[in-house]
Amino acid sequence: MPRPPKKFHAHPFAYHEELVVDIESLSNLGDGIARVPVAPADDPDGEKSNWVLFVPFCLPGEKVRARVFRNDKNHSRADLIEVIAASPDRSEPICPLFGECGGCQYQHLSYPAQLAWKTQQVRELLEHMAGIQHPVQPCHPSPKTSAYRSKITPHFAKPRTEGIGAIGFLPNARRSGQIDVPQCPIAMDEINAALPAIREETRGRAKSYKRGATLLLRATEGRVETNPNAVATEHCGDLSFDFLAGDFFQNNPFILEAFTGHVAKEAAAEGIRFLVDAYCGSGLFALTLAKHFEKVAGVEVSETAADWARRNARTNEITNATFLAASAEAIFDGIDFPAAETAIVIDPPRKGCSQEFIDQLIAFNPARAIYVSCNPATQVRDLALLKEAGFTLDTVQPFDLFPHTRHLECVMTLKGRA
Ligand SMILES: C[S@@+](CC[C@H](N)C(=O)[O-])C[C@H]1O[C@@H](n2cnc3c(N)ncnc32)[C@H](O)[C@@H]1O
Repeated sequence: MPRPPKKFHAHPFAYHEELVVDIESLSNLGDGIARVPVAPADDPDGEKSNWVLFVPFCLPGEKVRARVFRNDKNHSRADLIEVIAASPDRSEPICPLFGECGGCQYQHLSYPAQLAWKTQQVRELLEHMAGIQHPVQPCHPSPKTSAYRSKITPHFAKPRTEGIGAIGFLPNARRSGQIDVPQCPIAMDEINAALPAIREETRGRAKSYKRGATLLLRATEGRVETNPNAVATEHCGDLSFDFLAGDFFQNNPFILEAFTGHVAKEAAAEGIRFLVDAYCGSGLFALTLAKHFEKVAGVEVSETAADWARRNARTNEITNATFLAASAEAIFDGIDFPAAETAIVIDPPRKGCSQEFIDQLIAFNPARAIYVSCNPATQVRDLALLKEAGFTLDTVQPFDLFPHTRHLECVMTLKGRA
């Protein structure tokens, strides 16, 4: 056995101890979870209890050989050495960098199994984080599972004397560094076509970089934009959206119509005449849903995004939508929509809503709240607060905006207090 690192905890496994384990499920980060009976540290003959072992790149139902490299307080981590009995859901990764690159976690899992797992993940989060047992609709698939991402942001470290090193993404299971990514199969074809020249050109300018940097490749109208301040365009149904290439826009254009269509169906119930789009970006939900409502009001903290939302309303000849550049809480001050006839779409960044926003939402008490999120953990946290205040949970519909990755988008519909 090699000598363990200085800070290695010796319980319950030795450094580089090899174990044969059965994988029971997946963690939220996409690692396989096994449970191994172990005796207490201070009583080797004592009663054994199950100890969690995380092993990456293996699937529920598989028997694997794994080599332990770390024991934490209540779990251990191991590298995958060998899959002894493979799951029928195992599939061939679409990228040669799978396992090394931190971008994708599920390329070894068949697409139907990825969808089933994401559905189950939302169900489990609801139950474990908020004690809510609630049906979850099957995760809506992406029409494309490769060449779907309209934006990538490869980065590189400070150039050394010999020039720029790897240009790519965070390595798997690491918090810093990058592995070299010459092609990315989940990115749109035009991005992969442009990537070699952009990488070469960047390397040619190595001397102009005093530190590391992040590149932008945004596919728009068949070309690739690298300037974050240039205008990019995306389409959803018969509407078009302009926005700054470096600003937020949903990264999977192929699923957008189904995604916004679902939010429209959930928001536009009988008797609902008004819509508020909180965290509206360049107006995706406000404008695709506007035809179902008498009036729509959007709020967005980024002045440039709010300005693009106004311009997008004009370009698409939508006259019943107004946009406020402010923090989302501000929408409740000026709004004159009767709450009983109002639906509110909430699509915050990963950290979820502020307590102030939640308090004001509870006080406003809209007829319906459609909560869209790319981070189900903060979404469930906020949902628990709304439920406690008397809102009721209606449909829960995950969408797979990010095939082959652990990321997942979820739309939860709530009804206000009666
Ligand atoms: C997940 S994006 C959603 C944008 C839009 N709904 C869409 O689908 O394109 C979140 C948006 O919230 C904005 N944002 C972040 N914090 C905010 C706040 N406190 N108030 C209002 N908007 C905020 C961001 O600028 C970003 O445009």
